[in-house]
Amino acid sequence: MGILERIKEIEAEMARTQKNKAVRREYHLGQLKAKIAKLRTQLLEPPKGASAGGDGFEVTKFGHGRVALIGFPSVGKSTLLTMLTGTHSEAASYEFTTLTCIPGIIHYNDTKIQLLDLPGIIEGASEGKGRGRQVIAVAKSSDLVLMVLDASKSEGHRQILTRELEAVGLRLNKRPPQIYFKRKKTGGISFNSTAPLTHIDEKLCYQILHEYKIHNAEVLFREDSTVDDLIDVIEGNRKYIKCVYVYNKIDVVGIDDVDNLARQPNSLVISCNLQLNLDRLLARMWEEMGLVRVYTKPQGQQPDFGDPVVLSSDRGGCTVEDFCNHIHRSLLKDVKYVLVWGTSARHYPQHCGLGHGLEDEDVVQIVKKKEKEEGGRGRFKSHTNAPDRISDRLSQMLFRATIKPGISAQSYDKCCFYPDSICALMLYKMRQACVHALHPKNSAAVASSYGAGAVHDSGGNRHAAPFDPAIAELERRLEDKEWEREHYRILHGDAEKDDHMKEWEEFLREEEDFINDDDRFNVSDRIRALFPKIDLTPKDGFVSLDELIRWNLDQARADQLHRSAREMELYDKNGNGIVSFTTFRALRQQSHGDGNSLGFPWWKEEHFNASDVNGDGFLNKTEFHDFLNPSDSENPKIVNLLCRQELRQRDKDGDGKLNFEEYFHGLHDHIHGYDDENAAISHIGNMTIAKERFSKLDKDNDGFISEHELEPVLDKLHLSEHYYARQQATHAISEADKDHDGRLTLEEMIENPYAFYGSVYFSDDEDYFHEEFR
Ligand SMILES: Nc1nc2c(ncn2[C@@H]2O[C@H](COP(=O)(O)OP(=O)(O)OP(=O)(O)O)[C@@H](O)[C@H]2O)c(=O)[nH]1
Ligand SMILES: [Mg+2]
Repeated sequence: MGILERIKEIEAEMARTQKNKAVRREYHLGQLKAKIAKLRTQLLEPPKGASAGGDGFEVTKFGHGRVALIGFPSVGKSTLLTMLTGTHSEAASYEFTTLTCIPGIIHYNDTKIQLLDLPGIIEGASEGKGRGRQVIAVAKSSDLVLMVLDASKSEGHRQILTRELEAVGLRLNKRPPQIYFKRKKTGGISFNSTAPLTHIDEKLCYQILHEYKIHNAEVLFREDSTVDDLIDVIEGNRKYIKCVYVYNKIDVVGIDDVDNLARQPNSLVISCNLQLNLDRLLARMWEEMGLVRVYTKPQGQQPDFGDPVVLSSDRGGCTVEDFCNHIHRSLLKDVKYVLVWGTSARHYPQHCGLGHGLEDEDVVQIVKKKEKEEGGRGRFKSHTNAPDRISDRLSQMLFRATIKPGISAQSYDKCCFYPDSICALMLYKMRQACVHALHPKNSAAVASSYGAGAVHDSGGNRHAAPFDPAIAELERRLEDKEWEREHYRILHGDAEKDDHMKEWEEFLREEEDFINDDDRFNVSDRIRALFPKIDLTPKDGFVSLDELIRWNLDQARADQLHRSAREMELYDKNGNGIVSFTTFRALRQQSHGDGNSLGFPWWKEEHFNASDVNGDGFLNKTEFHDFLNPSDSENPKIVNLLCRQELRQRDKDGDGKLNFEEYFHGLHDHIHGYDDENAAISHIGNMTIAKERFSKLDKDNDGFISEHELEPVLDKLHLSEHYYARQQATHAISEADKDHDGRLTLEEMIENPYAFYGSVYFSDDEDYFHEEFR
């Protein structure tokens, strides 16, 4: 008796058993199912001596994903291929027009997707009828199946085809059963479950295993599985594949039917003839395939947004390691770490290891290990290129300064890169004394690196303080030089530009030499010297998050004070320690023009007055410091002013308070978006959570949020030094805390210096172009 006949016979027996009410029915059925599964597997094995291929069916895989068109004859598969890919595939009104596999390419979202047109299949395909077996083999090799159905034909077609595909081990839109199964050499059967089982018990499980002649194995059910699930796991050759049911020819059926079909699960209705919904079909295909486009960014250059590396979890995975392997297998051994921007990163850029999971549209820069013996100028510099140095540095600074949360590849493209000359100009603009404050809400940039030269966000006075006071000192000197140069230019015009440029270069060279000088600046020694100054409360040999936050905050405050003092010097011409608004405005306009037109409204008189604690019309040193750093001020007048400004911006109906609508659309995401713990929910803008948070803020329960009620969340709107200090600390710990105990030992810090001296390393990595590795 042939395999097919035996299957038929068992199916008949199953039908009989199904009617039988006996208690043992389930056991018997289970056994029969296992028998059929075994026979079907045999059926799939190629006949002895047959060639592996299949009559022109073997099409080379091409592109980033493969999609197969499966369906009965004459449903419009070839027409669809022609429409989507432009590749001609013969279409005709008679059945079995297509007799082999015809590939076409869809260009979508910078990726190439291979679409395969296949001959129509018929009932019994799984048993070898028509070209069924070959077609199904191609379907198995695909990342997605589009089951094309004729909207005007019977609904039953969908079930028949699904059954055919299931019969050969394809599982459509299902995930693998949660059953752990391992064959053993001895020890009998160990049967366990972590969930209550309602379809299978120990005895039935034994029987099925027995049918497979398995007498030693470990089975652990992690969910309420069925006999079919267990058989799938034992067979182990199932292919779990996504399938979209595409109903074509909706032009020939009534609207009610179309509506009905469109509501079926995993379905989409189209018409090739009228070109209806084809764009939706493409979008759906894209979504289902879950492709992850990763853009490479050579150091110091614009990311290559034209040519992504495309990963997917079905094809080799989406980790950094998979990404490196994709570029070139030999790359992996050279990778030290990578920098990631995009949705998978918690801050920008995030230092990531090989295990980090990448997401669509991430940007990745590979930082390679450096060979010590390489003839560089020091540990950090592998090359110097004097004429380019300044512009390089400036563009890097700008680069770090401009990246913001929520960045997408497109916005990244627009915001980050300008020619060096513009970079330089913008950097100067950024650093100009009073250009500190674009609207404070922009100051939500995430501190990205930690170390020398890390000028941050353009908002507020934000300037990430280096971890190491020695670097901070260099950084201050660098800034002061730049400052002098800028004011020299304002006072004297550009006449002496060249001289100043020389001086500036000289300074940079000195700074570079200092950092590269092993005797003067040995990173390990530096960390050793700083450790006891950070590990203070308690002094226990570990740097905790709180200790690191405190340390960062101290560095940042020192930096802030230095800059305020420098500015004070500028405005306090006669050196009496106070500045009036009139003087401030006059000088400010003289050097920068009318700030208002450039959009810096906060320094207006209102703000100045709020900073004037004692109300004498002048700002002393402390008041002036608060004036420049409002987000960090505790002066109640400033706090109140900031709240008022925030409220004003969102108060659409002008009643001086925020109702829920105004809160939800103007504030909710803003407040919670920067809050790491809440990031996941806030972005969805979940109404219920928003309502809860609204009533929490609405202390007096009057259904509105007033100025005062905004105070508790002001630090989320105007990110303070404390916020950045925490962020830098969290980031550094996540990078260096190798034993994951949440704190750092001296060894951990020494072994991961880039977590603290990031920019020293960043600015000096050798150039790398991913093209070389292709
Ligand atoms: N009314 C209507 N007819 C269509 C549509 N799409 C395709 N057809 C017609 O359906 C017939 C079969 O189309 P094909 O593309 O050859 O179908 P196929 O699925 O490739 O068929 P086989 O290769 O035989 O399996 C042709 O006459 C097409 O013109 C549609 O959206 N509406
Ligand atoms: Mg065809």
